[in-house]
Amino acid sequence: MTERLPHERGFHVSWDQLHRDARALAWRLQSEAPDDTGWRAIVAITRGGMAPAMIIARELDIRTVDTISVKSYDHQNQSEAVVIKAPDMNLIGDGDGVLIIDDLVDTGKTLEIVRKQMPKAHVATVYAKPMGREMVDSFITEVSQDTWIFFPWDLALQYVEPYRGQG
Ligand SMILES: O=P(O)(O)OC[C@H]1O[C@H](OP(=O)(O)OP(=O)(O)O)[C@H](O)[C@@H]1O
Ligand code: HPA
Ligand SMILES: [Mg+2]
Repeated sequence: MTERLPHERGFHVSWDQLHRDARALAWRLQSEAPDDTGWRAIVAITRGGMAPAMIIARELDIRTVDTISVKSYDHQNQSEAVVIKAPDMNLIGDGDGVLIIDDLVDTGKTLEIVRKQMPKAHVATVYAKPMGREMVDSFITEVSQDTWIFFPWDLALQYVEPYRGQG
């Protein structure tokens, strides 16, 4: 395989891009709602799911928003996935009529755990990688498995050297 250019090693998502992609997901989810009353609640997977969940909650006028916290990565290294905080099960039940939102699915390990807790929920992510794609009911953009997605909360604007003159 030919070596990739520096800007091809990751998929860098700006706030603007994330806003547009989360809105596109909301538009899709609106047409996938179970009935005319729409989705009854959102469960955001913290922390990455909170930003898209807020945008989707706004677009679809959903006021009941809870969270589930699953930790599976230490920086870019995957470890055993564990639930640190569960949603209010009196509110969410088996997940019927509920949207579960995350920023992305990679291996699908996080969603495997989450789906077990709320088997009837509709799972949506903004981005998806091939290994985990089967775990989501709706997503917007697929990237290759070897692409690391950098989200705007992990980035900063900074100067870069022009290509000409670099090693
Ligand atoms: O499909 P998987 O291989 O399980 O990976 C996807 C999950 O990994 C990241 O979260 P992370 O656990 O790093 O926590 P964070 O959202 O707090 O950054 C990402 O936000 C997804 O939730
Ligand atoms: O590609 C990724 N980007 C950010 N967080 C992640 N967690 C799993 N995969 C990724
Ligand atoms: Mg996450």
